[in-house]
Amino acid sequence: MITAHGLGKSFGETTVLSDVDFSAAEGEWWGIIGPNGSGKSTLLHLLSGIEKPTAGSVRLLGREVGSYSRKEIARMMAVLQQEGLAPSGFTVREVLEMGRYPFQNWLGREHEDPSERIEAILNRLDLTLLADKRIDELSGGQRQRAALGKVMAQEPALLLLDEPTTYLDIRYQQRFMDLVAGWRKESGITVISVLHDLNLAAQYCDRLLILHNGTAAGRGLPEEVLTEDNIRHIFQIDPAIVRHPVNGAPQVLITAGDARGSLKED
Ligand SMILES: Nc1ncnc2c1ncn2[C@@H]1O[C@H](COP(=O)(O)OP(=O)(O)OP(=O)(O)O)[C@@H](O)[C@H]1O
Repeated sequence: MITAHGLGKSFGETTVLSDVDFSAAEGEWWGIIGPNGSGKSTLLHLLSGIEKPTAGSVRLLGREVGSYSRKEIARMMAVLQQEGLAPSGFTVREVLEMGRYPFQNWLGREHEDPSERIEAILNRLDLTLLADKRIDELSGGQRQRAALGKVMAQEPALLLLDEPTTYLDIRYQQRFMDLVAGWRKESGITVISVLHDLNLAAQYCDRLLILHNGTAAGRGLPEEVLTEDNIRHIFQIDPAIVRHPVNGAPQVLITAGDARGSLKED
């Protein structure tokens, strides 16, 4: 689906990503993890074509990502950011309709009437009762659900998520991730998500890529990547790694009062 080879990015003299190889096959869910400043968002921006690499290349369905027009890309790929929607005067329904932009002609019309599709998404995301509310009247959790609705309306083959659960409480984190998981199961979309929460990443992603100082420090199944050695070395903590009692996913625990060293290097 998407392949990056020898990817690098520098801002002026500073190199923030170097020599990253990455490939996501159709239908896979990848998690990109790593400490603050390790280059996760930069990698996602390069994969989405929002930023251009200073080394290497990204190919989407066999073609250089930069060779597609924005509208062509939007028919294949959707990006959902940490706070997916800024507060605005648009209603939830209007925001979902905006997701249909890649399928509209220059008059803003589609071949097929999308209203049934939009109603189905509103219903699925429990947004029907909020459909006519303005985005700035919603809570953070509701707003993130509307943002998910917008990318669902876009019907991409590839979904990129940049820390989508950061501002959500634990219930809404689970709900959001379950909605993405259900959507993937049903439609076979490929998902690449930057996640800070290692335990969410371990439970939802098939594969993880861990970045450290702008390089790929490991990749593979969650249990191959979330090892004590990796976590100790890359995050500079002494973790306890346990198995989730229900699904066996590795879960990373911290121990209060165990922090090492200073944060001066930040
Ligand atoms: N536009 C920019 N100009 C200069 N430096 C940048 C720019 N964007 C990112 N950087 C730098 O690149 C490095 C990696 O940033 P990036 O946001 O990709 O990291 P991250 O792993 O997503 O971090 P976090 O977990 O804190 O969100 C950081 O040191 C950041 O300061």
